[in-house]
Amino acid sequence: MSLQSIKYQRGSLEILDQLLLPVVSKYLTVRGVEDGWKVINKMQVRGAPAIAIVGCLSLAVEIYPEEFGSKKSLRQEIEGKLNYLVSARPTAVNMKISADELITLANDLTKDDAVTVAEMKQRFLNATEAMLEKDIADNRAIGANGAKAILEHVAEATGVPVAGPVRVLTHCNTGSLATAGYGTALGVVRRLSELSKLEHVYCTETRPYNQGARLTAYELVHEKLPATLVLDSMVAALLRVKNIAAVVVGADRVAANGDTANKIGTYQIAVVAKHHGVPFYVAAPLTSIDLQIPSGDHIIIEVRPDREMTHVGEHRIAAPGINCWNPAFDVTPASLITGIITEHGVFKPSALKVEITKLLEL
Ligand SMILES: CSC[C@@H](O)[C@@H](O)C(=O)COP(=O)(O)O
Repeated sequence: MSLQSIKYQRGSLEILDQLLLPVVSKYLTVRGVEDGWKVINKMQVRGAPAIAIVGCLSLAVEIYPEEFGSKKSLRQEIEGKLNYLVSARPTAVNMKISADELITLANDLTKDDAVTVAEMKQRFLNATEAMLEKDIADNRAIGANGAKAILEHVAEATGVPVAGPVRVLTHCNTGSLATAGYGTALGVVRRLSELSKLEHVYCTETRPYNQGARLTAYELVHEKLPATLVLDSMVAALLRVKNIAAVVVGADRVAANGDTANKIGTYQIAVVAKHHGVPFYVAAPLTSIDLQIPSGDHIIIEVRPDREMTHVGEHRIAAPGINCWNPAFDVTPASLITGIITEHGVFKPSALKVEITKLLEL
């Protein structure tokens, strides 16, 4: 059974505390929006899709037992608390997109005289709960689209009709722990394995907070996938000697031109992949694509506390007194990205805006 980062039933929400993994598996109860904000901000839950789902469900569990005297007061509660949740972490766009959708729903229901306050609450709960299943379905589609694209690329590049098993590299954690389940970039890896086309997956340690070593490695071992951990500084050497067919990473926010913010270190891997002629894919659901911003220059990059660099767990590894710079994400320019793998297909960055706009209009 796959790892489960979010456990939800109406009125009750628990998250697997990702700061304690892989040593301790402990679920934390999220009782409402304050708890939701804190677990997101402290990175006890992390990964762009999981952040949005936990944020919205934290409001669902808070609202569930409450009585509202009017639709206006329910709407105000929804809008105010969702906007507050967006402020927990700035870079990933998923929480903002989900908040905007739910606020639009609340506004529409408020205006509809045929809808009672009880029905409005019910419809809001239904919409937040639907995020869980939709995310898993989207991730399965991303996995299938990405695996197909990688195998077709290999077949074309090597001149064979059908590609054999491939070796891939991934960065950060994009699996069950970062989503409602299955994963985005790790979903692609999972799908390659389901097709018996995964020879090996390499995952980076992903400094400074080691999501790769702690979380991705944990998931890969749990799923019994053929996997090897490398340090972030080993990627150039790895691509030189290990015949890597593709790099596949996740995304926290993809701008309209395809520039992509993802975990710090992604950009340098893309540069190295370009140098070695290795295709570089970004796996991102539509909920990670921000057509409101023209390029990555407009993405706010979260800067995290020094302690995440200077310590591993409770153990200090950096010289006391040294200054630190700890951006949690970087932006990979679209020119380094071979394709953006979505649940609706794989798009070249240059075609992303047109294709996604068409999809959203359907
Ligand atoms: C499917 S999650 C994609 C990204 O959110 C992931 O790669 C990542 O960068 C996570 O960053 P984090 O800081 O751990 O929340």
